[in-house]
Amino acid sequence: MTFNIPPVSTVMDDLIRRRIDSRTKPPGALGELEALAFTLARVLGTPPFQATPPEIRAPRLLIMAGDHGVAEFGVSIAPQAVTRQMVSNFLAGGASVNAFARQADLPVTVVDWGMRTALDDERIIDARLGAGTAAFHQGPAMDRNCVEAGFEHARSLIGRLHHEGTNLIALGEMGIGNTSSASALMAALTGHPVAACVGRGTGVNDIQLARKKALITQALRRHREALFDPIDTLAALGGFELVGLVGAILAGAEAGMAVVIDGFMVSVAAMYACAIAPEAREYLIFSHQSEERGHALALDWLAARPLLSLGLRIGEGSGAALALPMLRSALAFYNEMASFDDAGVTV
Ligand SMILES: Cc1cc2ncn([C@H]3O[C@H](COP(=O)(O)O)[C@@H](O)[C@H]3O)c2cc1C
Ligand SMILES: O=C(O)c1cccnc1
Repeated sequence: MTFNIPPVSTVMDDLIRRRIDSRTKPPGALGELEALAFTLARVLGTPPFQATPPEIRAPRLLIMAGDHGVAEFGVSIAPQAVTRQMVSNFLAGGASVNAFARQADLPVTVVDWGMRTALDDERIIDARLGAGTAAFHQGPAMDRNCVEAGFEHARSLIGRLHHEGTNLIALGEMGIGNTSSASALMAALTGHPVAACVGRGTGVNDIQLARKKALITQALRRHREALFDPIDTLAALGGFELVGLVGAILAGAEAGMAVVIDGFMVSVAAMYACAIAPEAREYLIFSHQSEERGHALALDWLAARPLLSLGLRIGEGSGAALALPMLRSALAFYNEMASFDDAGVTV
């Protein structure tokens, strides 16, 4: 399936720039917030311009969950069962992402893209593509149809949110072993050496880290014929929740939403979304740079400047939730600050 992403409208760029520059402050004095306000005004602004201030409406944090066959091979500090346990924790409101999302008044929704075993809870959105992926060093993680089906699910999920008035989504993930999958995907897409794309994830020791690199290297070699196409690469090395993330990013951009990117996994999904449809890039806001080795390089590849750098290494969407108040502040200055003319300030 293909996504029809409209290139972000640039017709208002001059007006937006002029509005930012005519607020009562020295030029550029709000630093990165000015770039953020520019992006948000561009993506969220609706004509007639200036008459309707751009605003964040019904924002939603989606946590994409899925399990990874490679997690059985000692690449994480935690067993696969923790994915599902953490999903229960998200539903109970007890994870770090819940604390930050509450602060930010940001509702959280969990989507199951393929945990090993489903959780029977009606609050979870069922987008299951399987019961955990196969270990990618032994064979393809999934088949190509799963990627296509995942994109379809993502489009209908985002379509529902769009219908409800949501114009901004924040994305997070939960899947034990998914730093391995994301690192492999990143190495395949960028050609960077495996060592530069692989980090300690949940905090693995040196032995586990060496094993992680070896398995990823083995997987890249095994699937080398598939790595010319982003969809085939996602099938060979991906995770169900990573496919869901790529689909949600593409569908969010297609619906004209601002899409807030979290840490390493969501950034790698953003790389694939942009490889599939480069128009998606202008809809993305990068909340933070995590501690994970590889994230800085991934952000470079995306020409992204993250808002925060807090040394997080947690995922879940925690960084995206933390950044939301800052997004609101950027729009608040844009919409509420007086102009030099109105305030009678003469410089
Ligand atoms: C208790 C716990 C809570 C988490 N919340 C997010 N992650 C994070 O850790 C996982 C990726 O790291 P790795 O590839 O090393 O498994 C993902 O699920 C990510 O969201 C967690 C991990 C654990 C153990
Ligand atoms: O960058 C992230 O989001 C991250 C890093 C380590 C573990 N889990 C998530």
